[in-house]
Amino acid sequence: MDSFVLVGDAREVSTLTTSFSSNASLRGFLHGLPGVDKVGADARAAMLGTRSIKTTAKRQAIDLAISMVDLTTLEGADTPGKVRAMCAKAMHPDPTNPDVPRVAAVCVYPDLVAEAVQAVKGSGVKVASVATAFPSGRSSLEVKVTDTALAVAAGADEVDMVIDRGAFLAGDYLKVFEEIVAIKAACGDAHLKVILETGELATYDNVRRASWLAMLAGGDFIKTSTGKVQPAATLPVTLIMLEAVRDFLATHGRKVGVKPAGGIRTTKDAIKMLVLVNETTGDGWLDPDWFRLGASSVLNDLLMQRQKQDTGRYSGPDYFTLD
Ligand SMILES: O=C[C@H](O)COP(=O)(O)O
Repeated sequence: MDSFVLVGDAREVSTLTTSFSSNASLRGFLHGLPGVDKVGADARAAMLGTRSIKTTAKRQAIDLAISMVDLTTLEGADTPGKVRAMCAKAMHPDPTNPDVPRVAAVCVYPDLVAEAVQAVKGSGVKVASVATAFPSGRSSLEVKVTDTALAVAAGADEVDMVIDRGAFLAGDYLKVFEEIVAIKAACGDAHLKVILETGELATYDNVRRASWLAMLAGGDFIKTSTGKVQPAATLPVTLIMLEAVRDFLATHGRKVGVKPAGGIRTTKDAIKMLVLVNETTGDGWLDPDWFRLGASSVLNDLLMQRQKQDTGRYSGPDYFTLD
């Protein structure tokens, strides 16, 4: 079927219950979602990936992309000093130019949350913590809830949890659902981003099912990837997730954000994502409250391309060829 007439179909499935007492009923709901037209999704994402934007809109798009970045370091070798340096950059991406907007958030491992909270205090930059035995998600629910609660107690504004991909792929949807519900409860006021790790989900249908599962269980955001698995934030997968949040709002009346993460390296990559958002959900999602770019290095290229827009001088590679 054509995945771009999903809204009407999703309204039909929304008449099913959304409080699931058994794995069979949840499975029935998820497998009742319309199948993704893989060829159509790939073609549409590819087409939108070549879409031009006006020269006059480039600078605005770069600033919007900067304001949507979750500036991330998730390395075993992370130190308090590295996190402080990243936070300084998050608050003032270009210290010589106060016109450059701050990023949306920094994203760190739980043990570095307190350091980040202290570093960004009063700046408006949020602190996101990965949790739930990131990146594999292989641990007990008790450990995952404790991991989450400790991150929140340390001051995390946002929690990026991973789903149990093994349980999902084995068809144990209720286990994944109940785990998300429990982590959401442990978050308190912190926003919950649910990482699907789409590179391990095998099919686009599974990406759509996991998106709906995460939204039905209470996720505030759905996020593509940990950044540790390839492929990560591809355009087709992000498209499918954008369709899911669009249709979930239409059928369930709750708005959920989207965060592609992993492998977004250039300004061109970032702008393609913004075009995808504009053409799929409309500009209601073109806001850091509803769309984020999880990335460790794209900010550098956004700053270089911004400088090029402003001064015409920049000796680095010209990634920004959209026109
Ligand atoms: O959530 C963000 C990712 O971990 C960062 O991935 P990246 O290093 O490919 O930008």
